[in-house]
Amino acid sequence: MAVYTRINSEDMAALVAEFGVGELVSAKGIAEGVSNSNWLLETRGTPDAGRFILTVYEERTDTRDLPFFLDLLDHLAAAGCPVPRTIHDAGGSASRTIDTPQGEKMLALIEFLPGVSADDPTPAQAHAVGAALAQVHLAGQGFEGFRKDGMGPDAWRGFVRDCAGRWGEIDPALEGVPALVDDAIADWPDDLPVSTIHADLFPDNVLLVGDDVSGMIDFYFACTGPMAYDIAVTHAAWSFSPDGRRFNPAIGDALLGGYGSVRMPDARERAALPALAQAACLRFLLTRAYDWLNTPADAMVTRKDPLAFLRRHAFYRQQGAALFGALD
Ligand SMILES: Nc1ncnc2c1ncn2[C@@H]1O[C@H](COP(=O)(O)OP(=O)(O)O)[C@@H](O)[C@H]1O
Ligand SMILES: N[C@@H](CCOP(=O)(O)O)C(=O)O
Repeated sequence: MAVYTRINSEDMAALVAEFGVGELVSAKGIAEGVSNSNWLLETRGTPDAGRFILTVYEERTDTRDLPFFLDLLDHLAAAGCPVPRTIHDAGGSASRTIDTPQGEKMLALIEFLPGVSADDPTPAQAHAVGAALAQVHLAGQGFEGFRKDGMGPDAWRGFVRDCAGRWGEIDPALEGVPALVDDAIADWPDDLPVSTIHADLFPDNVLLVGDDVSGMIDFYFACTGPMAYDIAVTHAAWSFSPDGRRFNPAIGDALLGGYGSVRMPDARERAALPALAQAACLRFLLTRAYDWLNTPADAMVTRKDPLAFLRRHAFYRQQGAALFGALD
């Protein structure tokens, strides 16, 4: 479930009226997602009426970053990327506050995009996702906002400290993670070309209609960072079975081929991909391990398995050098 905040129907209707998109007809809580509370809204009565996503930002999103995230959506949408536009309220603001039983929270209304996430993507879909990622990177270079990656190498030792002495509660195989993190930090390549990157483009953050990308969503880890790292994150997220045991080379190659059809990474970026793929695996392993150890037992959220990314990491360490040839 991902509706942590309750908003009664009168407050919801009054809230929607502030955005000038007509009268509220329905509001349904969305079960998918883990970080924020989301509703699918339907409105009627004005030319701008239709379907929208209302997001109330919960603890993991630092609301000081909202102008970066929301301006980025508008920038990318204006550049023709398949991302939702933000809806601005009568005062011109893309975000506003609401009083809730848990205190004041920030919220935003964004365009609803059609499509469904792929559980078992095809190579044609992976090709389209690679191309859409490259499109974001090209458009992102013209975005003026800057945001440091809060889940990047500077954050990893903090997660290691938080998990210290407790790896075995998840699985003894994770005891070696601190050494792997040290290696990844030492191997992190400096001076690669940067842009605004999504940094979490997993299948559940891409909406597809047939073989076409209709929406890239959940930009709440987006940041300024190496484009090659975003390629590595996306490769690790898409090219394996969810448990990380089976690599699907057709998906990996199609993803890279799609990316390269729009933007060809330079030689330094290509050379860095095996190390960046291992780094990407550790980034998701660390947040999953932290959440595994710190999610209350009664929380209505399915914990994600850190081992799925330890397996991917081992695969990239052994075979990474041979995996990125589709970009040569
Ligand atoms: N712009 C959108 N158009 C259509 N559906 C959306 C949109 N944004 C979010 N969703 C739906 O809401 C779900 C949760 O959104 P997401 O941003 O991934 O939440 P979280 O940040 O909690 O992970 C998505 O899986 C998708 O079904
Ligand atoms: N993609 C990450 C989890 C981030 O959660 P999201 O619902 O905000 O995309 C993972 O798989 O570990």
